[in-house]
Parts: sequence; C-alpha cells; structure tokens
Amino acid sequence: MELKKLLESLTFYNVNGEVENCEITSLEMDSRKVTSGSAFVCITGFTVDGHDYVDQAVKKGASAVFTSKPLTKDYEVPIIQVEDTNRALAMLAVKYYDYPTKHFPLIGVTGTNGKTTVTYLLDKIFEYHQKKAGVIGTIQVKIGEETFPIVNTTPNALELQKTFHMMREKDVKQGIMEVSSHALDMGRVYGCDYDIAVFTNLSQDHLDYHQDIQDYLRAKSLLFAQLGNGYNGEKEKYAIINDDDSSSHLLKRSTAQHVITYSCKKEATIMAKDIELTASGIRFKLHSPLGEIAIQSRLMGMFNVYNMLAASAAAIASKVPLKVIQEALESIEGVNGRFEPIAEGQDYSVIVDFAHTPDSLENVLQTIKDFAKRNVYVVVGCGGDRDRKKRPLMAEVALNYADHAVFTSDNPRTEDPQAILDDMTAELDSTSGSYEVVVDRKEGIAKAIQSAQKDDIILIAGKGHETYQIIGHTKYDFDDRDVARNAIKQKGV
Ligand SMILES: CC(=O)N[C@H]1[C@@H](OP(=O)(O)OP(=O)(O)OC[C@H]2O[C@@H](n3ccc(=O)[nH]c3=O)[C@H](O)[C@@H]2O)O[C@H](CO)[C@@H](O)[C@@H]1O[C@H](C)C(=O)N[C@@H](C)C(=O)N[C@H](CCC(=O)O)C(=O)O
Ligand SMILES: Nc1ncnc2c1ncn2[C@@H]1O[C@H](COP(=O)(O)OP(=O)(O)OP(=O)(O)O)[C@@H](O)[C@H]1O
Ligand SMILES: N[C@H](CCC[C@H](N)C(=O)O)C(=O)O
Ligand SMILES: [Mg+2]
Repeated sequence: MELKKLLESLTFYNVNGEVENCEITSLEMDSRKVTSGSAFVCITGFTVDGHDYVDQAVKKGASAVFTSKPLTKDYEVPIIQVEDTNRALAMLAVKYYDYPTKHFPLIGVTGTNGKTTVTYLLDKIFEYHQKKAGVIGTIQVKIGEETFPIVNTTPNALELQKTFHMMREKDVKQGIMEVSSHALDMGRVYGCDYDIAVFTNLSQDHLDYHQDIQDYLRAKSLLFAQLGNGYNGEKEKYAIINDDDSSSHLLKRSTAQHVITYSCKKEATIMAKDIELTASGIRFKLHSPLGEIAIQSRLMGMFNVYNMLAASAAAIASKVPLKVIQEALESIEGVNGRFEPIAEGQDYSVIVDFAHTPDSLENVLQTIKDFAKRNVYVVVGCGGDRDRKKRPLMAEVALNYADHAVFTSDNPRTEDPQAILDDMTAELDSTSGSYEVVVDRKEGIAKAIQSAQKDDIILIAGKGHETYQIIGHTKYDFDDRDVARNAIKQKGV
C-alpha cells in the first residue's frame, strides 16, 4: 500500500521527509519483525519504549516510522509524528487491512467471568446456524475448525485487525471476541466496529492494573460507549446487559444504542424461568419477546444459566431462530478447561476449572456443594504479578465451601511462590477451616487425589485450559488435566 493512502486514516500529523512514492509492505509495532518496506509504529509500553528501537527498525529496512515525540536524530525515511501512536496504530491497522469487519458482524463480550464461555456458546450457535464464526479469546483464535495460538485474551490493535483480515480471507460470516478491561483501557479495540456488545458480570479482579473497582467498571463501560461508533453505521446495534448485576444501570447509560436486558430474577427482555439445576446439567425456560424455548444443557451451575442467557440474547439480536439456539445449547458438552471432568474410572470426582477470581471460585464451589454426597476438596492458588487483593478473598471462599483446601502455586511468574501463598493465608485463623499449603502444584494435586475417598469431589481451580505454568519468565509444560490423570492412575482405581 502507498504510504499516502495509509495516511488517509489519520487526520492531523507532521511529516518529516518525502511521502510520495513510498510503498509500505507491512505494518509493524515490533522492530524485531520489521522487514524491508515495513512501516514501524513506535509504542510506549510498560517495559520498554518503541521509540528506542527506531535505529533498529530503519536498519532492517523500515520505509516509514510513526512516532509521538521528536526523535534525537535524523533518518532518511519519512518520520510521521502523531499525538498518540497507540490510537494511530489502530486507525492505520484498520486502513491497512481494509476495514476487515465491514465484511462480517462483530460481537464483543466483556465482564469479569464468563467471557470465554459465552463466546464458545455463541460459536456453537453460529455453527448450528450455518454461519462460519471466528472466535478471539483467552484460549485461542478459532476460525471454523482451525485454531491458532494467542498471547493476550484481547490482542493489540495491530494483531487484532490482522486476525480480522485473516477471518475475512477465510470467509468468516460472524466475528465473536472477548474484550478484556485491559484491552479497553489500553485502546487495543480502537477501530473495532461492534454490532453487539455483551456484559456478563462485574466482581473483583485485576486491581493490580485498575486503581479500584470503579476504574475497572469504567474500563468495561468503554465497550458500550464504543458501540455504534464505527463505519457500519447503518446497521442496528445492541447492548446486551445482565440486569441482575449491580453494574447494569451504569452500563445501560453508557450506550446510545438499543439495550437488551437478561435476568433470572426479574422482568427483562430475555428471562430464564423454572430453572432446575441438577447433577447432570441445567433445565430452564428461556423467555423472549419472540417466544419461549425449553433449554436442556449438560453445563453445570447457575452461572451457566446466565452465560446461556447472554449468548442467546446475542444470538436473538443476530436474528438466529430460537429453535437453532435451543438445539445448539443442547448439543454443547462443555468448554475447554471449564468444569471439565477427569474420569479415569475412579470412584471419586475430579473437576478442572478456570475459576481464578473470588466470585468464580464461589460460583463453581457452590455448584459442586449442591450435589456433593461427601467431602469437597479444592486445590487452588493465585497468579503472581496479578491482583494481590484477591488472594485472601479466594482463600476465604475456598475454606467457606470446601471441607479441605490445598493452597498451591498457580502461575507464580516473577513473585516468590511462598509469598503469594502467605498473602492467601495470612488472614486465615485455625478455626476458619481445614487447609494445607503445598507450594508445588503437581504435589498439591497428587495430595488431594491421594486423600480422596469414594464419592468425594476434588476441584482443581485456576488454570483450566492452560498447558503451562509460568515460573519466573519461563513457561514450563504443565496441564492440570494430565497431572490429575497421572495422579489418579498412580493411586489406582
Ligand atoms: C501489561 C500489558 O498488558 N502488557 C502488554 C504490552 O506489553 P508491554 O507494554 O510490556 O510492551 P513492551 O515490551 O514495553 O513493548 C513496547 C513496544 O516496544 C516494541 N518493542 C519491544 C522490544 C523490541 O526489541 N522492539 C520493539 O519494537 C514492542 O513490540 C511494543 O510495541 O503489550 C504487549 C503487546 O501487545 C502485550 O502482549 C502485553 O500483555 C502482557 C503479555 C500481559 O500479560 N497482559 C495482561 C495483563 C493482559 O492484558 N491481560 C488481559 C486479560 C485479562 C482477563 O482476561 O482477565 C488480556 O487481554 O490478555
Ligand atoms: N457467568 C459467570 N459468573 C461467574 N462465574 C463464572 C461465570 N461463567 C464462568 N464462571 C466461572 O469462571 C471461570 C472462568 O470462566 P470463563 O473462562 O468463561 O471467564 P472469562 O471471563 O473468559 O475469564 P478470563 O477473564 O480469564 O478470560 C469458569 O471456569 C467458571 O468457574
Ligand atoms: N486472564 C486472567 C487469567 C488468569 C489465570 C491464572 N491462572 C493466573 O495466571 O493468574 C488474567 O490474566 O488475570
Ligand atoms: Mg476468557
């Protein structure tokens, strides 16, 4: 693409150098990826400043550089200075990849818990609706049956538009993505044109990044403020909001578009009635302005009723017939690493789940308690370099619900694993409940499995689908499901 054409995506900028006849062969924000003809955008990060890598980028053949501050030396390639390179990156990426989401509708899902689950429910619904879907989120990028690895739940603006472009090339008819609060706050989704924005719920997490819960909510609300601000202005846009959550009022006020509410407790656009939670799944009646359907699902727990309402509401707004929604939800066996049973023929249950917040841990433990015939064990830890304030809360929830807790390491990252466990247990006294601390996760899982007797249930929480454990800066192979399977076999069935 000609640089001149790329610059049409920006309004005010200063150019130092010659723009005419400058051809751009790729758009990059990482100097290490620059090749001959790349345009390099300098981003000021949390660790380093991209402006310090201009020399490297130019040496590698960059044919243009975007900055947000004056550079200390002159270069022979055009230097384009903008107010904010982060914002410019999104605009440039949308232009470079030729407005990819013009070609398919886009659903964004935000909230503390349930985003991945809702996106996979929607993926199944669109599969049944015979519309090829592309999903972006915590687990991976999934386009039809193809999957690609991912670093962040919501990728940066450049990676995101590139992924949308790939979806367009693969003939995707429906985009579905998780939108994290970090992404909203950092502007990773600037330039995205959402048709539907979904809110699951808000509870404590990420207070390492956000100053407080209000700031966290403010970040979430940006998705609803952004709804309808894109280039697909002629289509109707919908905000789908959990009306049973105390943040619903603010989120409704954040959007100028249509609002669809959902609730299990009160009058709302979409409601769940006659809910039955059983040891083998969920039954309820989904009531909508278009009619009522009976939902029968293998997913467990009240929280999954909410997830199904959220997904159904987004599907209804996307004009998917109720019958299709009903069949798709009935067919879902589970979501990777969410309430995933590990069955090796043993006479006790082992469940691997991704609960890594106080609220999700409480929800999943409540679900287990409701059907437990005997003791409930929980093996859980808290990630390092993440919200420290949730640590004592998660430990408290574990003790409130489980008969015995094994506190162990999650992803310690650069923190001392013992110090994380100390944060979890500092407030607990000996009367709070029965627990032990086992720093090594593999050992912690094995200990719980060794102790289990017939009809006991062990919940291994926090890592779900993850196939690694991050210690320091290194990712080691680690999968709770494999570790549990081996421990079960070692114990003997
Ligand atoms: C705190 C945070 O969000 N950091 C993100 C950020 O990294 P950073 O600011 O440290 O980047 P940096 O290393 O300083 O680099 C700055 C710039 O210099 C460039 N650079 C760097 C080195 C070099 O040699 N040359 C060069 O050009 C980099 O490409 C970049 O453009 O930008 C990176 C690239 O986009 C992200 O991958 C990274 O996410 C890290 C891995 C992360 O862990 N983020 C978490 C907190 C996060 O965002 N989580 C949410 C999920 C939350 C949830 O689901 O609950 C998410 O959406 O993933
Ligand atoms: N609607 C919900 N409300 C509360 N807890 C939930 C809900 N849905 C799922 N959970 C619990 O939270 C865990 C994580 O669910 P899921 O991965 O769908 O959430 P997420 O919002 O994508 O999380 P992340 O922020 O890590 O991407 C599940 O394993 C389950 O224990
Ligand atoms: N998306 C979540 C994942 C947490 C998973 C948990 N295993 C951890 O490492 O803390 C986060 O970035 O906070
Ligand atoms: Mg997720």
